[in-house]
Formats: sequence, structure tokens, C-alpha cells
Amino acid sequence: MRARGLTKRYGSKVVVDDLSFTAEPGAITGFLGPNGAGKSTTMRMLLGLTEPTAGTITIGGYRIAELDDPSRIVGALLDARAVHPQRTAFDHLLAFAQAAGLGRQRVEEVLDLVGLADAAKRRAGEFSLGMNQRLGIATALLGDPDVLVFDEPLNGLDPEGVRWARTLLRNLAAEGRTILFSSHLMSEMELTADNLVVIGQGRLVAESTLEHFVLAHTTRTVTVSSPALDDLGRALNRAGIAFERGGSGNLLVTGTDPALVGKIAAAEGIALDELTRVRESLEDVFLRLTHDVTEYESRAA
Ligand SMILES: Nc1ncnc2c1ncn2[C@@H]1O[C@H](COP(=O)(O)OP(=O)(O)OP(=O)(O)O)[C@@H](O)[C@H]1O
Repeated sequence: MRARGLTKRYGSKVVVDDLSFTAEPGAITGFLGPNGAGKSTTMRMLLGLTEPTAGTITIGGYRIAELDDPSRIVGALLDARAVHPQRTAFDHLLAFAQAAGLGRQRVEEVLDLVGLADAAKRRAGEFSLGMNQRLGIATALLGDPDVLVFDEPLNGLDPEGVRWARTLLRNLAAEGRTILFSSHLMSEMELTADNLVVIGQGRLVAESTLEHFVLAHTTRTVTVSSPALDDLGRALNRAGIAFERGGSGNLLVTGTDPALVGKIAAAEGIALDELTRVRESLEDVFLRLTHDVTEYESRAA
């Protein structure tokens, strides 16, 4: 899936701004951005529900309108509450299945896949948000598509459901599918995504592997503890390396790697108890990176 120069304007407001990115097959691409960044609008343009003002978003080089049988190519969960409350889960899925030329058997398969087989005859209006999410995921899976787009699929899922969704996404990617999903749950994004596309105010902020994104935006910090902490502090001072004392009798050394701290200690014959690179969480990095954008937005609101 590829977006190129994708742009959406509503009146004078630019919601998606010259956005280009790629989501690869066989990988889970996390789509991140603060509220109003343009994630849903981008997904809607991929699905042909919103017309781009400029640029394209394509699957295998084709826009969705150019695909003969789109439900077999791309499946999506955009809004889990968009179900008819009087319809049973089975009938809801059957309506979509029939529109795509699929039968009852496929409906039963996807109900099984999302763990709703026992609730098939219950009305969607009685479902919890988590069950509606499962129903929405089932709808996306009906056509067994190569590309899956999930907007906030974890909303309303309990911890067991979140874990289930993570495993499902992993399995779907392992089968070679392209997965694009957005979530506000950063810790979950960190556990699930291989790659990230980060946007702010409709523009691309970063596109990379999750690992690289976190490392590239983390200030290099090392924690080190030693029975000879004062000696170590003096050795670091002599080497011109900045540090501060941490709460639990260790030193927080910034702007360097464990290897250098280890070398300095070794050269001075100082024993170490612990030497660890501090890895910031995705949440820390994301909040720092999008802080200015969010600030601007809350001032403008
Ligand atoms: N039909 C529309 N008409 C006018 N403005 C719109 C329309 N649809 C979306 N917007 C605006 O576009 C901006 C981006 O919205 P979008 O829903 O794509 O963001 P998002 O990144 O998905 O946000 P969230 O995380 O809150 O779901 C918002 O400011 C929204 O108000």
C-alpha cells in the first residue's frame, strides 16, 4: 500500500498534507498521530470513502475504484459502532458476505476466528464495545483480503481481548498480509507494530521501523552502578562526560553508550555492578515528538 502526495482539504483546512508513505506486505504498520492528525481521513481515502483533493493512495499500484473485487483485496474496520443494532452478528456479516459474493460458511468461519461463534444469534445492539470490535474485525476478514486496515481496533477490548487482537494481527501479517492499524494505546503499539508511520497535522513526521524510531529519538542514556561510585564519577568528569546521580545509588550518564562507560571504568580499574542502556518507551518518544503539534492544536481550539 502506498500513499503519494496524498492531500485532503476541507474548505481552507488542510487535513492531509502531501502525505507519502508505504505499508509493506508481511508487516504490521502502526499509524500514529495525535487526535485530528488525519489518520482516519487517510484510511477513508484508501478505502474510497473520501476523495483525495490531490495525490493517490493505492494497493499494488491501483486505486480502490480500479479494483474488480475490492472486498477480496482490502478489508477494514473503521467504526465498530457502525452496526445495525437490531441485526444479529450473523445477519450483519451475512449482508456483507452476500454483497461480496460469499456464503454462510465464510460467515461461520470469521465468527469462529474472532471468538463470536457463541454470540452469532445475538443482536449487535446488545454487544459490548469489545464485542463490536470483534464483529468489525470479522467483517474486515470476510473476503480474506491481502490488505487490512484497522482504525483503533483495540478500543473497548479487555486485556485478554487486546492480547487476542495482537496475536491475530501478528498471524495475519505472518501470512504475508499488509496491516495498517492505528491505536492510542502506545504500549500496545510498541508490542505489536513492526513499522511506524507517524503523522502530525496531516504531514509525515516519521516513517521507519519501530525500533529505529525509538532509538533515533531517544537521548542516549546509560545507568551505571558501582561499589566505587565516587571514583567512577571522577573518571567520567575527567573524560568530560555528563552525568547525574540517580535515585537508587547509580549514575545516569547522558549522551553516550554503555561501551564507552565500560571502557572508562575498566581503564581506571573500577568494578561495575550494573551497566544498562536506557531505552525510552514509544509513548515517551511519541509524546515528545508530537508535543509542539498538540500544543498548537490545543491553543488554536
Ligand atoms: N468531513 C469533514 N469535514 C470537515 N472536516 C473534517 C471532515 N472529516 C474530518 N475532518 C477534520 O479533519 C481532521 C482530521 O481528522 P481525522 O479523523 O482524519 O483525524 P485522526 O487522526 O483520525 O484523529 P483521531 O485520532 O481523533 O481519530 C480533524 O480536524 C477533523 O475535524
